[in-house]
Amino acid sequence: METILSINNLTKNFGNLTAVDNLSFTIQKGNVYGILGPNGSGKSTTLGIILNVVNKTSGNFTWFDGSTSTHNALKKVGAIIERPNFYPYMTAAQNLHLVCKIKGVSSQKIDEKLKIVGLLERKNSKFRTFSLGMKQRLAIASALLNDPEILILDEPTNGLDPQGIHQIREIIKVIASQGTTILLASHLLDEVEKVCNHVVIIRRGVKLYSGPVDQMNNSHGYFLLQATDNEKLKNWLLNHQSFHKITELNGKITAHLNTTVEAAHLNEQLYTSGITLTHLEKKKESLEEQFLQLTNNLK
Ligand SMILES: Nc1ncnc2c1ncn2[C@@H]1O[C@H](COP(=O)(O)OP(=O)(O)OP(=O)(O)O)[C@@H](O)[C@H]1O
Repeated sequence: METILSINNLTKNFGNLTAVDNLSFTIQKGNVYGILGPNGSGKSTTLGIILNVVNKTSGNFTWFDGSTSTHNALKKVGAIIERPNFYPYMTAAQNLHLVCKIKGVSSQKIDEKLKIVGLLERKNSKFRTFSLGMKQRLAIASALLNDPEILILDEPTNGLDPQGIHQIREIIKVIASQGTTILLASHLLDEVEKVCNHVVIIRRGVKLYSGPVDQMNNSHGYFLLQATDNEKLKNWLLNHQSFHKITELNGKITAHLNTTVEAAHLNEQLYTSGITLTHLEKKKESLEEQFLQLTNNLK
């Protein structure tokens, strides 16, 4: 597998605040990565460091195989980390011509890139007539002009209406299907679930999880229980290694699982131990509940 970016023990302090805390992860070619975390978790700072616009405090990162300087490597990177900003009185095409001149790339691909983002028909419209969604799509076209190996987007759907959000997500999927690696920062779990296949979850700069999106929900779930003798039931659960968190509310006991336990098996075990259940329900947290637990309660 080809490595696009390696981040190793990256740390960024702003005075006493550690915005990025010993962060490590790797980006492999052809995947769509999400950096997911609540506001202020260090996503933009991380992107700023790898794009050479924010200085790191310690740690390191290497682009591609590490043999080129960051300056040269960034010529193969397309990034949108700020609100799209073009000349308002110039058309979409004129703005992109200017970008080509500044970047020193051919302007032959302007139409092709405008087509990808659905703006070819509007190429001769002035930028100031564009909706926010169209402006964001033009920014994506602009970032694609040099055929980058990787496209980096910071909160690409922020401030857009549902239709605009859908369009951007579909465009990202099309770009990814054509072989471009994607790294996007988002505070939206559903965005990452819909668009990405890999995720790095961070909170206060610390990595909480990294891996495939479809393996994020690795919870074994929990039981909701009630017995004729709840005290006896609680004691039994506390002495059992399959459970790690036991709470009681309104006569119902919640017992979180460390491992897979079937309801019928638990019922049988409890019955053999002289505990008669009046309620037995097996549940699993949704991905959203797990994400909130991970980002709110843990450190
Ligand atoms: N230039 C700066 N000076 C001081 N503190 C900063 C600076 N830039 C970021 N921070 C702080 O670093 C932390 C991480 O901010 P960052 O913008 O990277 O988070 P984020 O996850 O991208 O959040 P958001 O989605 O709100 O942009 C925050 O507490 C923020 O206030």
